[in-house]
Amino acid sequence: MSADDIEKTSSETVKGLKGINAADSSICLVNGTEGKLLYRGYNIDDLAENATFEEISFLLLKGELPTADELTKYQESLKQHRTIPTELIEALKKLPPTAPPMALLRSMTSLAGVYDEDAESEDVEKRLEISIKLISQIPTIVAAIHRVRKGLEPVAPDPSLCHAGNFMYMLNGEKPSQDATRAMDLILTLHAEHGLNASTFTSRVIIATLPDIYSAITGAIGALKGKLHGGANTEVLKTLFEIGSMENIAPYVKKVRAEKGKFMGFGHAVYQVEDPRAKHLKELSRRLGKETGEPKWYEMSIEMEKLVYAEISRNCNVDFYSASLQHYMGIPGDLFTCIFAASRIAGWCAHILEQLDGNKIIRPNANYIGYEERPYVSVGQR
Ligand SMILES: CC(=O)SCCNC(=O)CCNC(=O)[C@H](O)C(C)(C)COP(=O)(O)OP(=O)(O)OC[C@H]1O[C@@H](n2cnc3c(N)ncnc32)[C@H](O)[C@@H]1OP(=O)(O)O
Ligand SMILES: O=C([O-])CC(=O)C(=O)O
Repeated sequence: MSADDIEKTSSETVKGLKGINAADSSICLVNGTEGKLLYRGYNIDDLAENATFEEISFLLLKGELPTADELTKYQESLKQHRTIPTELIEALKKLPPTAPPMALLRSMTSLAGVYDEDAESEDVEKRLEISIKLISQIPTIVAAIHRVRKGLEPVAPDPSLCHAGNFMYMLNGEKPSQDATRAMDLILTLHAEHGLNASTFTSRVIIATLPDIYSAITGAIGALKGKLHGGANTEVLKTLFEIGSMENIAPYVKKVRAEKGKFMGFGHAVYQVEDPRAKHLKELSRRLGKETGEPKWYEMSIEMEKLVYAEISRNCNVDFYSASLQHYMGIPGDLFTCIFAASRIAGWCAHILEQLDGNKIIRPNANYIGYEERPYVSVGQR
């Protein structure tokens, strides 16, 4: 190492690694200045309008949209994997029902790895199959968490339903309407992938040490749980409930500002303009607010968006309108981040497979700012 290299590695710390390229990736483009998001080259607006989660999860994993024949086979394989081992349900029933759903999901995903006899396989095809299995089974686990904590039996998957429809069915025990299925499909499509966000980066760091896919996904779920990342959607609904009515929004915004607090669902590490996913969630929230006869939460969100922007010049992100929308869909607030995970599993798996192809361990430096070398002092002399 030359003197120049030592200088470079020891003097410059980029907090949060912001703006640093940590991988080459062909999965997703997040253009923060134009507010553009592409999955494998396809614009999120086109995908939101036209594609299903089955199509886009195939696209993320394999690089191309499926042909009709490929899509049928893929849908079939998602269906075949939907049922989770009964041991998982038994274990879930023994966990405290009051635990945060994301903590339960993290634990259940880790346990699912213990029951998968292929988990340790290093075969490329097997790893792809595990990814498809996880995309299929995370919704089953989330639905089981939702029901078991309410004292209800989990609902077995229905092979006559599509991925999103079956997810709604397993959550509620009733076959969903086409509109409800489409709403869930849109949520799954919009949250599926977003470059090297904190949870995806976590999954890549973990898989790069060559453990097993379940370890990497378990870690990613832990990172998504945080309220600066996926956990923000749960916080947004809490905020709306805490504010309660339109006239309380302005005082709330002033109070958060005065206390130097954070507005949940606002700001973004990459987007300097509007998050391109937000408008789709906003429009659906508007529609459902009207249809449910409870437009208040949507209307409050609109007002909040305006006032927060005026205060901090930050747009809302994907988590903001997902809160009122999922509330209208009858999903409890503390389950929102689990729904996010049931979608992001596709992006995590795509990144894990990409990382494994030409893997290098991820090991940055810390810029050491501690003591110079000093002599050890024995315990009696300290
Ligand atoms: C799916 C997702 O993960 S989307 C993000 C979900 N997270 C949230 O909604 C939580 C609220 N938002 C935030 O905390 C931030 O905007 C983040 C974590 C998303 C991005 O953070 P950064 O990359 O540091 O953003 P940025 O450089 O714009 O922030 C600089 C400063 O702007 C201000 N700022 C940014 N966002 C906000 C916000 N939502 N509320 C109040 N102030 C904010 C803060 O002063 C921040 O500095 P600090 O983090 O030291 O307090
Ligand atoms: O990209 C990020 O930092 C956060 C985000 O929007 C996501 O993960 O969807």
